[in-house]
Amino acid sequence: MKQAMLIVNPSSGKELGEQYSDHALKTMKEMGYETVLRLTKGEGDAMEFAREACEKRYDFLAAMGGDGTINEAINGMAEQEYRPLFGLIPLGTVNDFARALNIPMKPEEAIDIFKQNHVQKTDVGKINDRYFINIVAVGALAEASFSTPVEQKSKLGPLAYIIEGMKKMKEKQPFELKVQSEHDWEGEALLMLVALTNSVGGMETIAPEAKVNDGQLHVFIIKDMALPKFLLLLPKILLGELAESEHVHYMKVTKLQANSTYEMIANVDGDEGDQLPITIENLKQHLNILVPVQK
Ligand SMILES: Nc1ncnc2c1ncn2[C@@H]1O[C@H](COP(=O)(O)OP(=O)(O)OP(=O)(O)O)[C@@H](O)[C@H]1O
Repeated sequence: MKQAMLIVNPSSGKELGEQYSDHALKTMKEMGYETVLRLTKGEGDAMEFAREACEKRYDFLAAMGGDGTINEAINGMAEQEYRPLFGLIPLGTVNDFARALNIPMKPEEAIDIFKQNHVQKTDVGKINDRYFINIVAVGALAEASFSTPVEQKSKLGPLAYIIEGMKKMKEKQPFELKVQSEHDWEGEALLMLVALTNSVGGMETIAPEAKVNDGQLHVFIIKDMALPKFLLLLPKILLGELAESEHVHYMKVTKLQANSTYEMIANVDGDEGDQLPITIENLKQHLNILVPVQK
């Protein structure tokens, strides 16, 4: 019999996890998997369980939870040589990764998708020695969000709270940025966003061109400018026109190195990451993920 693991964060999304795990276990059984259920108790558990699923060479790993849980499961898998087929069941408030993969927001429907057995090869981002699935942001705004309470972060999502910060910002804080990649860039910036997928902070307009398997990092460098002009970029984001602004340097690259003479700390999928310099890389089509058949 094929072996599988189901990771559930029972605290995610109004504590619905345990309610849906029966349906998930039943579905996985019907698909021919003998499944072990692992419930997370706190930070790091989902990563540890995912690593175990790789080490034991399970055929399939499913993770149920918010972006935090899914991100941990991917971090646990990404560094392993053997990576099982992956399925995700969104339970959070934002669920960027599920959105980018067209996975339904309703947990029962996301579970039913497994039965279609339709595999999408999906990119994973690597920043220094950890992995990300959505976005890296560098700038005073991105750093300001570290002090945002967790509850508010989960309500707003990674990009939306950067935008909240933008609205509140009274003084702009440019920093000197040097990016080395297939195309180099050097100058004074307000914010750098490196997006992997088109769904960032629950919005699908920031990087409309980004595909989950294109192997590209979609880089937006928001140049230093007067504050009113900066705020005018907001509607551009909503219209999917950020890349076209004269105040934005946009590039698609596979790998980059970013450095600054300032002590800048990267925001990685909404959490505090490493201080610059950072190396970011797109691991093209690194994971096999079950997604809906495109109609
Ligand atoms: N049993 C548990 N009880 C409380 N917290 C847990 C438990 N298991 C994991 N966690 C914590 O839950 C957090 C991840 O939550 P996750 O993002 O999956 O759900 P969420 O916060 O409901 O989702 P979203 O942020 O999208 O609303 C991690 O920080 C992890 O440490």
